[in-house]
Amino acid sequence: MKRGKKARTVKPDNDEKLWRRSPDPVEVWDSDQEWEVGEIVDVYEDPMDPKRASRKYKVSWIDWQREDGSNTTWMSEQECQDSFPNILKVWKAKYSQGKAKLPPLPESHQTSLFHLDLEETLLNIRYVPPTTPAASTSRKRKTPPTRAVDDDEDELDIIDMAAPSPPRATTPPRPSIRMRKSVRAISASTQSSRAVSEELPTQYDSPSPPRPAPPVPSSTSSPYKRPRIPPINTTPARRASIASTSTPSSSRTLVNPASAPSSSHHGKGKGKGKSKVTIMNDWDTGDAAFITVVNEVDDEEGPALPEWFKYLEAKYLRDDETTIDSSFFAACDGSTGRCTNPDACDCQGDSTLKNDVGERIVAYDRQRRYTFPAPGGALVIECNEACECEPDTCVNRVAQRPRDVALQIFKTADANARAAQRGWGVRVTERLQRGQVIGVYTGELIPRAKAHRLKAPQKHYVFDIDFNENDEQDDDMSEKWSVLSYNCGNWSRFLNHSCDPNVRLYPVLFDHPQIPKLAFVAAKDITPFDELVIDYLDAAGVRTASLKRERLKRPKDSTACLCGAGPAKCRRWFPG
Ligand SMILES: C[S@@+](CC[C@H](N)C(=O)[O-])C[C@H]1O[C@@H](n2cnc3c(N)ncnc32)[C@H](O)[C@@H]1O
Repeated sequence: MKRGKKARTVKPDNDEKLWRRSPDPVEVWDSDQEWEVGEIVDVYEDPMDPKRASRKYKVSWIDWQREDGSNTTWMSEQECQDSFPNILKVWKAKYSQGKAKLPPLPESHQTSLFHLDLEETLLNIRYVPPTTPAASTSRKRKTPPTRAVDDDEDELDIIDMAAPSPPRATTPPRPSIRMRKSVRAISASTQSSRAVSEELPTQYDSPSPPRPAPPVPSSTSSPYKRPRIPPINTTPARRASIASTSTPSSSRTLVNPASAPSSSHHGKGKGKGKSKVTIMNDWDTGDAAFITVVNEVDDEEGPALPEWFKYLEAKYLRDDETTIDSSFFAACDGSTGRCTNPDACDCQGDSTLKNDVGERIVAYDRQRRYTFPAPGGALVIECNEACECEPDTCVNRVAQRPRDVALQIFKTADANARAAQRGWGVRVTERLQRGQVIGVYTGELIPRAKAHRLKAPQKHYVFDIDFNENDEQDDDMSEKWSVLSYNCGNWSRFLNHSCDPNVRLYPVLFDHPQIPKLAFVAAKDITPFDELVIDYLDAAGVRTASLKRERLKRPKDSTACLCGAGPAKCRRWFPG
């Protein structure tokens, strides 16, 4: 079966993309113009890449910004080296000493920080007031240089290289760098620029309050040309098909082969975890419901995350393709009410979802609750950006909506001290009804073969995503994919295993014609402060009807289960 038969032109207006805060315009840079570089604010690298060729730096620009107020772009190491080697050198020196700090949040995030402040009463969160970019910028321009770094090739004035001070009543100075040197223009496809921008959203790309006019590139007196955004990889998306929409849950495997839970990836003791305020700030996307971090057990500040961890609420970080031609999506014409009928809604033409008595059904009821089609795990095909149905009212758009369930990342603890070895987990602060969709699993989309070679701790954070692919003409999906949430991802990387889960997963297509997201759904009614737990075995497809047989089937490289489901339910192990 082919998808894409009903392709049509997508509306240019991105307003219908529910999960996207603002459209990223195609960015084209005039290679003759110059902009002033601000600073390196972040770094990303693939730890499986020993030569660090994948390393990218997030750079802020002083006199350039997008219409939405964001002013950062990602650049490869080579581009940074070619353009501003001294800034790079200084960053590396600071980074290696662990001194490089992220700059204060943009103004747009003060609203959510106010939210944090309110939470403080309830959760005993220490609130750190941010400085505003505007204040920092004006300060930066006025502050005289305190230290200069000489370089034969570049003229570099470091006005203030001190790392941001601890929070205090007055605004601390930020690093400020002004350089005078031309940068060679770096070519890259504008399509890939867009993709990079979409795939690495962070708080620093968040929109600030609107400004009256879009940025006008400064005159040639500006010290820097602004290079184009580098691509991650420019391999174009190719047409492929979903040969079968039947995806038994058994085909989704949690790759978690490890020995007993170790503290290495949980982080134990003071100082190993990230500050919870840092995490809550970094993880506040503005679109999705708030995430808080709570530790009522010990003095660990927050869960241990790689320094470079990127929060991705609803996107995979793909390095295999940068654009998705939406003409490959099958689309519906949006006739009133048709999306509730799988036989009438064109996007659902390939769907095999059925209820217990064999009737074709839409995955969701009118309250947007998942209906648990039989057999469990069948692929859900939601309406997409090429459809003409109304995004706000269409019942076949659920997993693609911004997450509206507030979540808490918390340190687990039980009467049994060993159970605390489960590390951090996820819980809700509100009541959930069975069928309520919570969110989707995100991270780096990597080839299956690569995922299976991973060692701890990365291997503890991998899901395989599978669906059947039988169309011989389509060779580009012969590759199997996994999602690694160690370096980037969202709250779901903290979901623990239970032999008696209250959350299940199902694969759902909505933003890519072939590669599904895995959506988490409440499998039963869940009360506030219940931990959300999934069955890793359920995903691994080794379940049998008999608990006794499952206990006997324990693989060599499995982990002793501490889920606490009780002797009648606990298998005593899970894959890992
Ligand atoms: C995907 S991580 C879950 C998040 C993890 N608790 C953390 O703090 O980062 C999976 C790891 O959590 C621990 N874990 C999850 N569920 C467990 C359980 N039922 N019993 C023992 N350890 C568990 C194991 O160490 C496992 O490798």
